[in-house]
Amino acid sequence: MALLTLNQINKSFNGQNAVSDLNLSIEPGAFVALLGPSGCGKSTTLRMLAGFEKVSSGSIFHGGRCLSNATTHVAPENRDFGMVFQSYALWPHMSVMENIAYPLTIKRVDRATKQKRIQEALAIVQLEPYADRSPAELSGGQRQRVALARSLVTEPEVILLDEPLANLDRHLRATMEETFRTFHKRTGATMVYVTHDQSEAMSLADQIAVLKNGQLIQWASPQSLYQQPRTAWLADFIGRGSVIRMQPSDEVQPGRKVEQSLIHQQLVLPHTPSQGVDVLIRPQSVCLHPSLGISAKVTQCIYRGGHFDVELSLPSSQTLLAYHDTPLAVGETLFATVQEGWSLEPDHD
Ligand SMILES: Nc1ncnc2c1ncn2[C@@H]1O[C@H](COP(=O)(O)OP(=O)(O)OP(=O)(O)O)[C@@H](O)[C@H]1O
Repeated sequence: MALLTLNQINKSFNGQNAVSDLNLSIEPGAFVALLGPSGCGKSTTLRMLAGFEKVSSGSIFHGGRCLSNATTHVAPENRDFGMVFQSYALWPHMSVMENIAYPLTIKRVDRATKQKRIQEALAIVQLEPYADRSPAELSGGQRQRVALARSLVTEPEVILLDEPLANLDRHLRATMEETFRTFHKRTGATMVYVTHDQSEAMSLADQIAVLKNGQLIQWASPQSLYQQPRTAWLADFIGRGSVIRMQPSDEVQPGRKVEQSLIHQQLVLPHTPSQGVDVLIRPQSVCLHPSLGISAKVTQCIYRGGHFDVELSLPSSQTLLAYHDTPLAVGETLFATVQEGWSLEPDHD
């Protein structure tokens, strides 16, 4: 098992940069998500990893093997990576078993090995009873499981997945996420998974690369992205919360946790500093009390199933989002304490 590295990758189409100066180092056996809004360069990155696109500059290595650089371009079929697409890309005239067998047929693998690998792959995706059906006789989720099984029969070290759940309904997506988790555990393969759905990325991946306009904004674990996002854009993309402006000080600097006492000192003031550091406060950090903390007026209260979203107006005229178990009246004044905040870098674009 080998490290997969992207070094200073650039890709442009007609003079326009789709991916800029991308560096990633993917550990063997990791489950990595490439996440970002439409057009941010996720699929282009995956296609360069697969070998469907050449790099404009930079290099891609799998262990010591160079797959792409200015002078080298290993063809997709010689990279020995598995691929799973949104569209399943199954052969309609072949049975489930024949579809799964196809990569082994191409590689002229002997009959006994072929049978063994097909049976193992069918078992991993729990499709043994469907081996003789045609793709037309399967549900969307079952078709995607066939595509998964087909991606692993050649025992690749790396499997690339491009929005594999995009065509499935919400309920099926949750079931399929479980299939991916089991699949990853059983195969131990390195998985690189493209999605624009942050909750899918957070629940599946152990490392996430968030891209925006072709640039890597942050490369971190799901927990770090949620608790310590670099910028306000990322904080908003990854979860819910409020961004408040605070005066900069030794303790309030981008990339640092902000303590409760500092937040309170500033939020009780009647003015927002016009210039300063943006601080993220997740709703879970806000507690509401009848008499303790910063005075806060309820401006909105919406039921979200299990909790209420409460929007509060503070003395500084800034807005804070909190969660609460019971409904609160709009116009009611109560008190808030904020356990901690996270100071953000300015968004540059
Ligand atoms: N073959 C191509 N020719 C010209 N421009 C392209 C080509 N492929 C991608 N692009 C452009 O590169 C940028 C990144 O595209 P890419 O498909 O990688 O984004 P994405 O993040 O995967 O988006 P989506 O989630 O919508 O699939 C976009 O502006 C897109 O229009």
